[in-house]
Amino acid sequence: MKFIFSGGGTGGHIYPAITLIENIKERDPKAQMLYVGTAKGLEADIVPKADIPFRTIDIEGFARHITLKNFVVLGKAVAGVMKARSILKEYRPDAVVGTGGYVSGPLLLTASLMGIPTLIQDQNAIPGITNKILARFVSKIACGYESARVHFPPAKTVLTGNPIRKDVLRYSRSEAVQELGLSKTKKTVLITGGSRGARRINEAMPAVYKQYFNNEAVQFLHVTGRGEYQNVINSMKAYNVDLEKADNIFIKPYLYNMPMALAAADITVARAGAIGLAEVTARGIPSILVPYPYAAENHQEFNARALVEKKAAVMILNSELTGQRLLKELTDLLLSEEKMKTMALASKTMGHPEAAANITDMILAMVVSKA
Ligand SMILES: CC(=O)N[C@H]1[C@@H](OP(=O)(O)OP(=O)(O)OC[C@H]2O[C@@H](n3ccc(=O)[nH]c3=O)[C@H](O)[C@@H]2O)O[C@H](CO)[C@@H](O)[C@@H]1O
Repeated sequence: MKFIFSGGGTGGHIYPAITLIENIKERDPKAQMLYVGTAKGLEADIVPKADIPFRTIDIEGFARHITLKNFVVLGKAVAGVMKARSILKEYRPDAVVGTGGYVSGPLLLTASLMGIPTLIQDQNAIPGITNKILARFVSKIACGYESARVHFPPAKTVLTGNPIRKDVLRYSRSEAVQELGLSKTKKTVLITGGSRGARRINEAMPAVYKQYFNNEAVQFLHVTGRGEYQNVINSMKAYNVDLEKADNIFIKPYLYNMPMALAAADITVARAGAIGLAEVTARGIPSILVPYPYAAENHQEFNARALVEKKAAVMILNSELTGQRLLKELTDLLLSEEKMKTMALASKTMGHPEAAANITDMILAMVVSKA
C-alpha cells in the first residue's frame, strides 16, 4: 500500500502525520510513504530526520486582507495544484492524509477530485480554514475536539482525539530524569511554547527564576523555541540570574526528544497547541496554559478552556501574563500537593492515547473499501 501525507508549518501539523505513518508501518511494514510539505516549514527539518521520503510544494497562506501579495500567493496556489497533480499521478497512492496547514490544501483537494480516498485530521477546538474548505471534498474527517464537529459534515466525521507519538508514553519519570541529568527529588517544571516557542512566556520566566534560583525542591526545563533562545539568555542577565551558577535551570532552544521531557515533567507551563495538550493529557500532567491569542479564530483559548473546564489546567490569558502572575500561579500549585494530584488525575482522564490506532483503522478501512 502507498500513502501520501501532507501537513506542515508547525509541529502541531507535522507530528500527527509522523505518528500515523509509524502506526500504519507497524500494521503493514511494507507500506510505502511519501510526505509532501514546503521547503520553508518545520517539516523540512523534522520529516527527513524521521527517515520519511520528503517532497516539497512551493505554496504560501493567503493574507486575510486584500493585498498585492495575494496575487503572488494565488499564482503559487495554482502552481501548487499542478505540482500536487503530477506528484499524485506519478506516485499513485492508495490514500492521502492531510494534517492541516495550507500545504495540505492542494494535495488533498486534487486527490479527492481524482477519486483517491482522503482523510483529514483536524487537531483543534475550532478547525482551521484549510480543513473547513477541504471538508466538503474529502472522504473522512478525524477530529481532536468535540467542539470542532459542528463545522464538519456529520456523516464522514469521527471524534477520535489527537494522535500522539508512541514515545510520549514510553519512558518512566525516573528513566527520564536520569537521562536528562535532572534531580530525582525536585519537582520538574517543563516550560514550552509549542514548536516555535512563545515570546511572552519566555519573557515572564526570568521573574520566576529569580525567586526559585537554586531552590532545593524545584527544577526547570525550559524550551525556548529556536528563534528565542538568545533573547532568553540575554534577559536572564538583565534579571541577574546567573545561569552558570544555577543548578536547577536548564534552557534549550528545541528538543527533538520532547517525549523524554514530558516524562520528567510534574507541571508544564505551555501555550495551548492541540498536540502539546494531547501529549500533556496523555501523561496526566497538570498545566498552566497561556493560549497564543493570534492563532486562527483564537482556537488556542478554546483548546485551553476544554482543559480548564475539567480542572486539568489553570489558564492565564496572554494579555494578563506577567512574571508576577506566573510566579503566583506556579507557587500556588507547587505548594499544594493535593491540588496537583487532582489536576493530574483530571488531565489524565482527558487523554486519548488510543487516537492514533483509531485513525489508522479509519485510513486502512478507506483503502480496503476502495479496493
Ligand atoms: C501558533 C499556532 O498557530 N500554533 C498551532 C500549531 O501548534 P504548535 O506546533 O506550536 O504546537 P502543538 O502543541 O500543537 O505541537 C507541538 C509539537 O511539537 C513538539 N515539540 C515542541 C517543541 C520542541 O522543542 N520539541 C518538540 O518535539 C511537541 O511535543 C508537539 O508534538 O498547531 C497546533 C495543531 O494544529 C495548533 O493547536 C496551534 O495553535
